[in-house]
Amino acid sequence: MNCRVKICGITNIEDALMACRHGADALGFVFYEKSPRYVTPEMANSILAQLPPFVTPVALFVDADEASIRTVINGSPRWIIQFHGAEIEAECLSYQRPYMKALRIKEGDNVAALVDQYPTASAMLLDAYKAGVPGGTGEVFDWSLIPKKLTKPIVLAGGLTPNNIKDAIKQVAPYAVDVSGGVELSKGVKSELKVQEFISGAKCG
Ligand SMILES: O=C(O)c1ccccc1N[C@@H]1O[C@H](COP(=O)(O)O)[C@@H](O)[C@H]1O
Repeated sequence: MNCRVKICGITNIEDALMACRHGADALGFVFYEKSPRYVTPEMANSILAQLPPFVTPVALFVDADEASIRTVINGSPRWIIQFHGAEIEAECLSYQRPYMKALRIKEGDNVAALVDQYPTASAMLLDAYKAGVPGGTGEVFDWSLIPKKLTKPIVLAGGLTPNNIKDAIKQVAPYAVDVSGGVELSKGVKSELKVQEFISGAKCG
């Protein structure tokens, strides 16, 4: 199975090009100012302009206002959006870009019903729930909470690393996987070895 890989939390051109060289399908840029991986719209659009073709740039927002989102996505038609807050479907749809909606999963959630609230999403990203932190927590959730059949392609996230990626794909069989902290040397700085091991584990596992 060819599992796609998104490397999230890109903050500089060196890491962006390095991830592309190792086969990343998508790169995530965090426009959430409280994140240690925050990048400005100017920096992200400058990196995007230097990316090779066939790599998808993903703009990640957490309950951002419309003007902030438009400032980023007006920089390039290549942007797709990852909504990582409590955005409802009508808001996600209003930007007329392909989008992923993140759900932060915890015990007792009806994942199928939550997914069905976003019929216009290109994919649904499933991440771990941690009170008070919207994402990038490095925590794994209980993958058995994910139903086998869902109405949308699933992007699995939350505490993925080169060590657990093969098990994750075997158990969940997601359309794609998304990693941030699990391939870092320090917050916002990627490790080439971890990126390479993660992508080869995801694609060759
Ligand atoms: O990466 C961040 O700092 C971040 C901040 C706010 C919301 C989401 C964020 N990242 C996303 O979180 C998940 C899991 O990350 P990790 O691999 O557990 O570190 C992933 O989807 C990132 O895109």
